[in-house]
Amino acid sequence: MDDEFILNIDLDYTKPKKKSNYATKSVETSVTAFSLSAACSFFSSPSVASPVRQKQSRPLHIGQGEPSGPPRKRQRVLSTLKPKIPKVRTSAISDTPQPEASEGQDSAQTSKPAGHVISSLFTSNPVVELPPVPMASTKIQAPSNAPLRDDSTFEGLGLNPLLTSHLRDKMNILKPTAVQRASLSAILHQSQSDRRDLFIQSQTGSGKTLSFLLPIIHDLLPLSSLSYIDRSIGTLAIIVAPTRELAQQISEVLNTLLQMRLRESDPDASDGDLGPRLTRWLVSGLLVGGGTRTHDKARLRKGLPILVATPGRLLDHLQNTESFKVAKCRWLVLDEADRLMELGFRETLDGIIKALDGRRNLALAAAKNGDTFGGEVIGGWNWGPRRQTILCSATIREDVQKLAGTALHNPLIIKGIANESAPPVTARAIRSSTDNSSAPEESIANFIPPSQLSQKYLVVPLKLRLVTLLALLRAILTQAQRSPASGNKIIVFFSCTDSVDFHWELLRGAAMDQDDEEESHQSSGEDEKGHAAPAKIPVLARSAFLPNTTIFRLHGSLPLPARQAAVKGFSMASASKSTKPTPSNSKTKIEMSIIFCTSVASRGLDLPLVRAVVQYDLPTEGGATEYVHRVGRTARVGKGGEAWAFVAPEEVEWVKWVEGGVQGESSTKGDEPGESTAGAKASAGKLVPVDYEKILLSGFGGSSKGDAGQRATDIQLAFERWVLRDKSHSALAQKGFQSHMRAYTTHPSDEKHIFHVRNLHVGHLAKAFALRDAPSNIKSAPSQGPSSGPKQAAAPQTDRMKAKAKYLPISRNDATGANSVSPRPSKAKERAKRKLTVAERMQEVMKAQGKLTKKDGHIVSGGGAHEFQVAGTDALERLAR
Ligand SMILES: Nc1ncnc2c1ncn2[C@@H]1O[C@H](COP(=O)(O)OP(=O)(O)OP(=O)(O)O)[C@@H](O)[C@H]1O
Repeated sequence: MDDEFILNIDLDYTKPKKKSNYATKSVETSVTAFSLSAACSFFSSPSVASPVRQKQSRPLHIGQGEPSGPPRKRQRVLSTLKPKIPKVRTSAISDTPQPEASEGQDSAQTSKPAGHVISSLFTSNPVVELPPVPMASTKIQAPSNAPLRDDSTFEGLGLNPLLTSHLRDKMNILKPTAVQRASLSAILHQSQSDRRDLFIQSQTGSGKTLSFLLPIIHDLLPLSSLSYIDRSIGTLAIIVAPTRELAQQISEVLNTLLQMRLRESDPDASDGDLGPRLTRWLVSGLLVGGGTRTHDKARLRKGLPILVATPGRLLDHLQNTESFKVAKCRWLVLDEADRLMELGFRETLDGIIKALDGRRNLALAAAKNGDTFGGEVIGGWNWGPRRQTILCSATIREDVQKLAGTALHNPLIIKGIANESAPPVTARAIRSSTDNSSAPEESIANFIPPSQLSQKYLVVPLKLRLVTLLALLRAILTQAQRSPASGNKIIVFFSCTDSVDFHWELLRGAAMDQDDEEESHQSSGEDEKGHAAPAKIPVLARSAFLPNTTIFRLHGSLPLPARQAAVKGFSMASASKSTKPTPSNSKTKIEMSIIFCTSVASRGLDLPLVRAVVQYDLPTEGGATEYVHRVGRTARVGKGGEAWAFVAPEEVEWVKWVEGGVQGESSTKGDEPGESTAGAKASAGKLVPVDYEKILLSGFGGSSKGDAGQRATDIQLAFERWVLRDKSHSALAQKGFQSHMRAYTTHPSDEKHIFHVRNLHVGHLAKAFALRDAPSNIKSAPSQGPSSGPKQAAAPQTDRMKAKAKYLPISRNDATGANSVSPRPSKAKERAKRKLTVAERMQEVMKAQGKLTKKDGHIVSGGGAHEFQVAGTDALERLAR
């Protein structure tokens, strides 16, 4: 036995009371102590190498249609995957050689505080059998969202020459994508009297933004030749986006377009002669929450012909700002309409449409009174063309259809078809507001990821999540150093803001060899060159575990300047060479960037050079659609990319479930030469399993898998020491853990058979937050959980049950009014819940946990109300009201 090996101790709460009901022979061991065989080498066990585990009669099969029904108890085994413990080792984890830090040397272990659990990473984990990988799913297919390679051109589609030359010369955009071809064909050739509204649906990264911006500018540009046109005309086009980040991004693209030359050279004229000069009155403005209203008002008074806004702030100005002139508005775009609905903006959008109609009717009536021209031109303005509305949405769910019914008149549906032999215009009528026939849902393509995207998943035991995440990031970063052209950025999705903050602070602060007082990176908010961070709250950090890499964080609880700084910093980071030679290698390295974020970054954000998207937490809302949006942050406009999903052994059914959600008709996919359409369909949306042990090896290196296991253990201990070092660190970890658990409970009822908090081993999950506390010892915030309410009807029996009970859905006992832990939501309640929007579910969960309290007659969020944030506490408060 190796002297340095510590005992692996699982306390009672991790010990099943009954034998597993799906193992013939339980090999579960409540380990109080065991001897480590010298031959017991991590990863090298044949049972690990083999895809088939003979010991288990019912191992967890992936993607083989696990029977639904009550969640089964986990099978846990005393894993043979234990690290061999070298006596002295030099860490290869950071570029700087680190002194040994092994479990045996862990000082915290010798004076283990009461309630602390130091368990090995590699014991008592469920065994997972990965399914064989079909060849077709590993084959990278032709891109489905790339610019077209046929003879389509912007000129050929009739786009204004000033715009086409600007796209070509200044933006390097030479050919349209399929959705751009379809929308330009549909809009540019409409007569003024026959302006149809549009419903645009297309893959992520297929250039939807230009598909609505180009027609708008094309339409407004000719007004420049009218002598009386200037900014005082007011706002002629409004683009509504669900988040501030997305609004800002659209505004930036718009600004780039509006910087085009306003005079074209006349090819027929003699050299040097130019065409007529247009005035530069077409300017754009951005209205989002977080900015000051007074500043907005001053800009509106000057006139903003094209406006990008978030819904709340836009409605606010429509209702309260007199100088906001919108009577002549000709375009309204509702981008990411399904997201707008999910965030509860239905009433706000209705209000916006009503306000626009009302102001137009008032102005028209006033103009008619003083009419001197007759006909459609009244008061010098052509009131004939009606306002045209464009609605972009990935899906056409019931709520989006209802919105389309109110907002769109006689709409055309535009789909980006990657198949180049498809007709140039793919526009079909869908129901109008006056047409009561049901919408042909099948006419809307399934929302599938780009075909060139490589989708992978890892089934990772809960305890190993944190170290596997780090290993994966390191592995991707190493790849990126070899092939920087494929991108130098990684996006990592977490379920809640507290989890983002914890992981960001952990990587920022922890290091392998750290004195108690020492912080790896101080909270100065400065980058390594000493530049002050643009926001007071730091959003960028460096980590001792990820050399040459800047880590950003982004979530809805950060103030607007910090959010903007994070998006900007991450987007701007180019694949430039680091000026700092690394100690272990004199060669210069590519600078890398990672962003830790919530779903706030999942929709519409176009961040260049993203080579990988990692879903550390699977989406708690939006199901397969949200999954496709998230993975769509990479593999944009024909480029490659990879997507990784972390799946817990208890959640393996998710893989089949999400594949089913994204597959459907893949008729939009381009086939590779020689590959049948059926083959392409079969592999559409397929996720390929990858063994997490391989990731540990490639991420942590070493000469054997045993070395990698040891490094994983060392790193886990370093993380745990960081958490123990300071109360504020423990608080961050505990808050992250608790918020994660609560976010987990917000999975909708039709996902509960996959994601139910009852299935989770909370002790193992706590380890993934580097916590040594037994879960029952983790302090809840004062107002949280059923324990803060009246006496529970059914008191949990064990520590483990108590720990889980904190996060189980709460049901109201009608007779007594007492809160009780509901072991399983009633069918009626499940059915009722199925109809709830995510906003309602979030609110419900938060209410149940006492997070919303009454203040001044309003329900407001308590201290932790921001933790599910996708849109900021103000959004939740608005929802709650
Ligand atoms: N025709 C084109 N040729 C080359 N690049 C293009 C073209 N059109 C757009 N792009 C670029 O493609 C990127 C993605 O565009 P955009 O953000 O509009 O995609 P999207 O379809 O809206 O994606 P998402 O659904 O994720 O919001 C942008 O960087 C844009 O500049």
